[in-house]
This record gives sequence, C-alpha cells and structure tokens, in this order.
Amino acid sequence: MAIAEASFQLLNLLESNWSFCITFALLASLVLTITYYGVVSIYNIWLHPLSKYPGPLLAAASPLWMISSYFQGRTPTDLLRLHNQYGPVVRTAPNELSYINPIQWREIYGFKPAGQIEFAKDHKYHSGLKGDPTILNADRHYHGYIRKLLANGFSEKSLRDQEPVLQEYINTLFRRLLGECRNGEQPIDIMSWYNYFVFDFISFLTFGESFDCLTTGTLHEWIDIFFSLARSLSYHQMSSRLPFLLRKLFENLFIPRKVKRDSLTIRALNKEKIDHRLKNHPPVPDFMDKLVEAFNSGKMSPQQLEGNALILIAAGSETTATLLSGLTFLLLKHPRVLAKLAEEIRLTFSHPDDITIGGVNGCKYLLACIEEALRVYPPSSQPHHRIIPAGGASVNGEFLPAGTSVAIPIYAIANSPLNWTQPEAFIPERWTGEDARFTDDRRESSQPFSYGPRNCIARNLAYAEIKLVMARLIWHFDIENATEGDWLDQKVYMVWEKSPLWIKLRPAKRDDSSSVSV
Ligand code: HEM
Repeated sequence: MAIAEASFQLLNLLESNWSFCITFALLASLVLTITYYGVVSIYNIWLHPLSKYPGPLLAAASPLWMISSYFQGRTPTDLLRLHNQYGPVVRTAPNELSYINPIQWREIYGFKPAGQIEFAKDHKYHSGLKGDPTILNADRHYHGYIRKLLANGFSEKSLRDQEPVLQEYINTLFRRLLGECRNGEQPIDIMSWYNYFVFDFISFLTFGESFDCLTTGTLHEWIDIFFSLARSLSYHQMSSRLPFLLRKLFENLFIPRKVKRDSLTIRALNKEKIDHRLKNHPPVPDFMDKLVEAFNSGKMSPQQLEGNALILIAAGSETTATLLSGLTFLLLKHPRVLAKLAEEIRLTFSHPDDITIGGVNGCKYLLACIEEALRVYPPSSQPHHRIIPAGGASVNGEFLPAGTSVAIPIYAIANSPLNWTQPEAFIPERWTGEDARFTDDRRESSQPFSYGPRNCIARNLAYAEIKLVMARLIWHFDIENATEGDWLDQKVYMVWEKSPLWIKLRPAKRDDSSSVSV
C-alpha cells in the first residue's frame, strides 16, 4: 500500500516537473552506467580468466590504460616501463597480454604446424584502414593470395634487377646533397632528403613514376596527406577499444573533419598514379606486376589494386626514412662508432661506383650499426596484436581462451634489461661478437620487421636501401650534428613523429678527386 502511494506521488511529481524528470533520467542513467562499469571492472580485476596476470589495476579493469598511453603517444616507452616493473608477461587491458620473452615470437607470430591455426591479426591495430582489405588487414586466406602475388617483386632476383634503378635514385640524392651542403656552412634537414629519396624510389616501383621529390626538393601532396592521416589511424587504434557510443563520441572529438577530405584526396591521387602504372610497363620487375596481372584477368577489383598500392608506399617509405634518420642521429651522438664506421667504408670503397649491394654486404660493422639502430629505434615500434583462435591456445606454457589479444611490443622487447646488457647504450659491437660484455644478449628478441607469415615482405630491399645510402653518406661526407636537444625524444602516433634533423655535411677530404663524381 505504502509502495503504491509513493509511486503515485512520484508520478505526480514527474508530470508536474519536466526538468526534474530529465534530471532524474540523466542521474538514473549515470548511476546505471557507473554501476555497470563498476561491476564489469570488478569482474575484470578479480574473476576474469586473465586476472592472475600482473599489471596496473587500471589496465586490468578497463582499456583506459592503453587508450591513455596511445593518446599521449608514449606506447613504446610505457610498455617498456610496465615490463620493467611487472616482468616478462603483463596484462595491458582486460583482454590483452604483452610478452617480451623472445620465444614468444614463434608462438604468437610464427607459422603453425599442421592442424593448428595461425593467430589472426587483431583488427584494433589497423581499424583506421577503411575500404576493401589490403595485404595489411586481410584475413589469412586473402592475405596468402596477395602475399604470393607480391613475393615476385621482392625476390632476390628482382632486387638484383631493381638495383640500377635504386642506384639512380641514390645518385640523384647525393648529387643534390653535394649541391646543397655548401661545404658544411649550411645545415640541411637530412630527414626530409631521406623522405624525398625513399618516397621517389618506392613510388617508382609501385606506380612506374616517382613523386619528383628529389628534383623539386619538396614533399609531394600525397606524402603530406599520408603523414596527416597517420595520426588519425592512431586515434582509431584508441577508439576501437571503446564501446560503440563512446567510440563515435571519441572519433568526433579527436579525428579532424579534414581527415575525410584528405582520405578522398589521397585516393584520387592514388587512382591517377595507378592509371599511369596500368598504361606503362616498368623497365624492371616492380611490386605491382602480378597484382596488375590479377586485375587485368578480373581477379582483383580496382579498389583492391589501389588499396594495396597505397599500403606499399606507406609501409615501404616512411619506415626506411625513419631508420636512416635515426641511424644518422645515433652516429652523430656516438663519435667513436662513427669513426669506426667511416674507417670501414672508406677503406672498403675507393669510388662511389664500387658501393653496390654486393659491396656493402661485406661491410660487417655497417650491418652491426643498422641492427643496433633498429633495436634502439625500431620504425614500427608498437605492438602488433594477434587474437587467440577458437578453442584457445597455449602461449608461454599457459592456456589462453579464444579471443584473448596477445602481442610483443617491438620496442620494449628490444630494450628490456631482461634481454640485453646495457640496453639503453648504442653499442654495435653487441652484434659482431667483438665485445664479451654482450655475449648473453638475446639478439633474437629484436625483430623490427616482425616475424612469421605476416612479417615485412621487403626486409632485403630495406637493408639494401639503408646500407647503400649510409655507405654513400659516410663515403662522401664528414657529418656534424646541428640539431638541438635529443632528436630521438619523439612521440608515436602510428609512426614516430619526427622533427627536422639538421646536420652539416662537409665533403670528405681524400687524396684523389673521386669524391664528387656522382
Ligand atoms: C626499415 C624498414 C622497414 C621496417 C622496419 C618494416 C617493418 C615492418 C613490420 C613490423 C611489418 C609488419 C606489420 C604488421 O604486422 O602489421 C611490415 C610489413 C610490411 N612491410 Fe615493411 N618495413 C620496412 C620496410 C618496408 C619496405 C621498403 C617495404 C616495401 C615497399 C615494406 C612493405 C611491407 C609490406 C607490404 C608489409 C605487409 C606484409 C604482410 O602483411 O604480409 N616494408 N613491415
């Protein structure tokens, strides 16, 4: 009786007071939401199948720890800090585990024996990629198909055929640098020049024409837009961890309206370039040969052709330019290493024409410097998550339920004291076996090109580009730092957000006059 009377009074009150009514509804939804998330958090922290794994309480309760880390652009160093604090396995979100024991490369990313299924990619990493799937975000079946088509353009034989084109672009780069350097009087932003070179070269092997960055000394609009889109891709990595309504709210708040326009512009530019490639057969085997064949025989849609071309340029250019810039800075910060590398390069090659892929493959110290730069500054530094398949699977000797997201953070595993002696020091000798202090280093933990069936298809090409450009830089020039502060102190939004890298280039003095003939 008392309940009926109270309900009646409440109804009367609601009818007569709308603002009270709305406030009441809002408060009720707030209380319900807080209660719901409170209960979910309690479940996640104490009752969830992953509750036994160590990690911050916020990460166990909700995806907010990861979102905040992505948002601040500090994921690589944050994950290293977590592993330093909690050990080799850390819970980074209610349903996510992070590992830094090198054996997990095989377990999480490796090929599987017959009867077991490869762990699929967790779509959160590439959730910003819209449209038809490409090699990066395709399912296992379609990925296998595209990867086979692309393999031809990245084979050893193709690389040999592509070398003259690569050398032509490198010659242009150094001709321009020799012209711009003013004998070391004028600092130049070497990062931009590396970008001009890689984007020109990779676009030639994709579209059959370059972006003309080296000749104009500016970035093409395509590349400018690509850099602005990288940040929005990173915001999608965050929003994909939120429930639907919050996701939409987050995307509206943080992803600028112009991203949509930029995406349309880049697709239009891409289409133009693909049309050019369809009409022109390149002089050497390029990345697109087999994709174009599949397109011409109706096995690939125009969107798939364009999407994969876009990925090739994006994945193939920024990464290489980042490593070249990082290595240059690290050499400038470590004069002992720079001097030793200069000695190797200048004793090995007496003329720039001798600096070929075959020639640089003999430079052991150059390779060690590159490996060390890839370790301390991996261009793709974020964790690439994989999903435990139906039926569950074992990782690190422990059964994990289906749907668990597992990953190795590329930066953290390569910089953890659990795997390396003096991990923060840049010491290429740890790769050559010359220094006994580093014999216990677990070198297999550094996998900057990822691992297994979805690792980088262009690893050999990337090494060839980096070795040739670094050897030429050191052969032609004495280099000097002109950048203030720690250039490597950068944030990551999908890619490292780099500022200009100012350096001075003074043509190296040598007895003969071969230094300028490029
Ligand atoms: C220093 C240079 C490079 C680094 C560190 C690097 C790193 C990586 C990594 C970590 C992945 C795995 C991405 C994922 O799992 O989502 C990847 C994939 C890929 N990379 Fe690279 N990359 C480099 C250069 C290149 C170049 C020069 C190209 C070619 C033009 C290229 C083309 C690709 C492609 C097509 C994939 C997708 C492969 C697949 O899913 O099967 N990369 N790269």
